[in-house]
Amino acid sequence: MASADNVTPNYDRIKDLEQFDHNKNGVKGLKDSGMASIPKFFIQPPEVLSTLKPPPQTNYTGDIPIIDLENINSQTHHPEIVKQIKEAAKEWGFFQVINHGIPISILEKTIQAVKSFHEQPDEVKTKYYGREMKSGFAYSSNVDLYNAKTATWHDYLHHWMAPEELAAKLEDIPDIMREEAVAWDVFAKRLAEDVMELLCEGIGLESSKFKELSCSCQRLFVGGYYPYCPQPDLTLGLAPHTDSGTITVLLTNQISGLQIKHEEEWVDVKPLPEAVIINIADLLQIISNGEYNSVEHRVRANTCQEARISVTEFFNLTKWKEYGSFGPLPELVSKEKPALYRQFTEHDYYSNLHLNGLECKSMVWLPFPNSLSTLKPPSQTNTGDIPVIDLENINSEPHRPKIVEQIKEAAKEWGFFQVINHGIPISVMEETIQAVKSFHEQPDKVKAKYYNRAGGVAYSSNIDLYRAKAATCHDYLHLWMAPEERAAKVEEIPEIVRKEAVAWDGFATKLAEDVMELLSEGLGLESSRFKELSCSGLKFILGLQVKHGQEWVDVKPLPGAIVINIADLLQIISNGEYNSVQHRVRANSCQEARISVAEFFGLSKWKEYGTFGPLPELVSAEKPALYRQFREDDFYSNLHINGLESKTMVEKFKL
Ligand SMILES: O=C(O)CCC(=O)C(=O)O
Ligand SMILES: [Fe+2]
Repeated sequence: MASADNVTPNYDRIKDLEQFDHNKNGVKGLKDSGMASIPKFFIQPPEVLSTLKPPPQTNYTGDIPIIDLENINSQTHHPEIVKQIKEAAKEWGFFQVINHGIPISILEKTIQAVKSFHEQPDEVKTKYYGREMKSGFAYSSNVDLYNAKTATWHDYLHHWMAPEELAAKLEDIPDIMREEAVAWDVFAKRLAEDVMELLCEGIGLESSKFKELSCSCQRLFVGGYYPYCPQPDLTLGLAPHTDSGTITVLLTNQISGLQIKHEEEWVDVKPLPEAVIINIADLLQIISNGEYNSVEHRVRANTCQEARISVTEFFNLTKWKEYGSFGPLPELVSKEKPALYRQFTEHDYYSNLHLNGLECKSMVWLPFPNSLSTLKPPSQTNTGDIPVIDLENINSEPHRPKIVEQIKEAAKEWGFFQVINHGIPISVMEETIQAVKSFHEQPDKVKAKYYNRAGGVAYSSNIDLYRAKAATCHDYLHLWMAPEERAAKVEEIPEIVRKEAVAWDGFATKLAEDVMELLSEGLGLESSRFKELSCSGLKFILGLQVKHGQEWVDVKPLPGAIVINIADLLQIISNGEYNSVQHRVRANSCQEARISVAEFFGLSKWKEYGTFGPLPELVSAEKPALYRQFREDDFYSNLHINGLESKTMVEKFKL
């Protein structure tokens, strides 16, 4: 059986992709050539193939909600429709609408027009082939052909309908579908705006709110073509992704293939004659502060001789200039429901869009440092446990000095503390842990590729295997995030943890820098002092999985809290004011793996400073320097010579 090895030594994948692209005939061309087996670059990796098996025969009848809009303007029915839409947008992110006011003839003509475009003679169609929108319109195959790991079995055409500056000129839309595309845009826009009104009402907003924000002002028309695939069990029609705009209106012919992720399972969306599918996209999830959900979906390769056609109209925001930034609406943010996402600008948005080909929630995953998780401090301080510090009011004048005092005490006496209300959403914490777990729980074959003890990305067991006296029961995944010279390239990070690791790094760095400011202030230093020294300039993430089961104090996991500890260099730089404290992990006695994600921060500006040591501000006649100055090579040549060790540096550099 064929397998998805894109690593066969003599296989020149890029060459094959280019050849396919230069043919300009798309996957329809491959199908028309009568080939019995699909080219290698379409073959999905095993972890995807295993999700393509027909589901076991269950009684599962769940399908996405169907909402009848017939009585949308009737006083008696309206509230019920609002309720249904709200539920659907929250729980499923997808729904089908019927009696939507778009004439059946328009649905049919639109599908037929897209089909006709794709089924024109090759020589007519290839004129339009391209990855840029030539004069406002283009036809191509696989929007992310060169970025995605694996190609999928679809072609598409696309053109902007709005705003004016972007939109294709009428004469640039091919004759064969011009009239139909323009008509569809009018109806799809009207339907999207009706639905947006209901969505606003569902969460207590003015019904025109989304429209005012320009949620329907940018519109992209995409006509998808999924020809019969000779090996539908080896590839997909369209890779899993979420839509990145505000809302999407989707029309398909009666050939199935669309699947959405619901409660961790791929659920088929059954084509319903005369219905139109609507889904929530990333920006609406953010603007609604998570009240509505942008849900992952994909299309399976087509098993029917007849082509599957879809017409997707993507809606997005335009009024970036007017608003400056977008984010959760203030009306939806409260003490009980804090902002889950930060405000973002046009630049933030576009620079995060599809970095890695089609992606899931590339926006929702932006590190949003203003978001706050709300946690109550434990009602009683557990005596004998490490301090718990609430960072909620870190920016409030009256509270900050008290927090500084707590952190200072904790860093001095314990070297360890847990922080709550630290600004990292619980969802991000959970997803990060889950991603590391998923990495470790992949099939051995997949994981083994990454096994090594060096490099930007490494998965291994026992970081100090050869140097330690005894091995311990853990495996780890190790990613350099900074400085640039060392950092793993984004595309080198295994996909299964990529966006989570990048997002985690954003949040963890922000938190580390916040805490370093407090620690600086605690010593009477300028609050930016540690940052200036580049204390957060070097960093790597360690995702540990611990496999099995004296005066060591247990750190009780506090849900939603993050553990912070002082490391050796900060003990030295603070001239012993802060303490780097010995710690260890007991072997896990639970069946479930214990997962931890540690981000280690270190200094990077060795060249600039030459040496580091106790800060002069902290050395005086009464408090002489406890440690000597040391250079980069002193530091690295003393690092873990004997396996993991306690206070290698602190001991070596003691005066
Ligand atoms: O073809 C379909 O049914 C879905 C298309 C889609 O999800 C997209 O283009 O974003
Ligand atoms: Fe989509």
